[in-house]
Amino acid sequence: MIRLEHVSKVYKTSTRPALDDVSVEVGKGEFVFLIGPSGSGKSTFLRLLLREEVPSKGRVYVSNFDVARMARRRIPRLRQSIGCVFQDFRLLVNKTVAENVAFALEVIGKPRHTIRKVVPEVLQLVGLESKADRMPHELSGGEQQRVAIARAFVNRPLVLLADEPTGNLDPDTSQDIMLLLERISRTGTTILMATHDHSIVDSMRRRVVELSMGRVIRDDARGVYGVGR
Ligand SMILES: Nc1ncnc2c1ncn2[C@@H]1O[C@H](COP(=O)(O)OP(=O)(O)OP(=O)(O)O)[C@@H](O)[C@H]1O
Repeated sequence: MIRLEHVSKVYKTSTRPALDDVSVEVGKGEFVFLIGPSGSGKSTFLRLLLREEVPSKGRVYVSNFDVARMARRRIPRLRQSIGCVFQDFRLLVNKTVAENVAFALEVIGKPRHTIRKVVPEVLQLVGLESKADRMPHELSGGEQQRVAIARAFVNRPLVLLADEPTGNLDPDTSQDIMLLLERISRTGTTILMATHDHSIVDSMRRRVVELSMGRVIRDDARGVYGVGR
């Protein structure tokens, strides 16, 4: 589903590579943690998958997309097959919960009858059907992140990228969010989650890809945050 082949990325303003000869393959429905200290290249990795950046060397594939080489006009199609969740939720503050989710479908031209059907379904999946008409500021952080996940998932993307999705949440709320992501992963969606959260990585025992100075220094099938810790 995701394949990086000998990918290096050197930003114009920098001398050392943000990614340095990275090769990683992630299968359909896999759940993978991307870990490493600040500046190790996690965000660059995610940005390459979305074609927000292009590699200096190597190939990037997401599903059938040859991401780095494909024509610009195909980028919207690529991005429609990738859902994104961020640490700061990024909800539209002047829209209700249901409108936030619906908006993701409106912008890609889904018909109104489809939107009316699938928005309540996905709100139920994330446990927020009773809050459909609330505004984001009326929700807790955990609930806001659930809305963001509903919005990212409503179009049934092949891949879900989560960049520190629990970074602003307390440990219990974070565990709830992880259970939700696990449920989404069981539907066959591939999930790649960048995180600094040791306890979550340790409790989930999923595949861990660790970056250090732009290189993959570990790829464990059922890893913990720190080896031997
Ligand atoms: N747009 C940019 N221009 C120049 N250098 C960049 C750019 N984005 C990132 N870098 C550099 O590339 C390296 C990797 O950064 P990246 O943001 O991918 O790391 P990260 O692991 O996501 O860090 P964090 O956990 O802090 O988000 C860093 O040295 C960073 O300074």
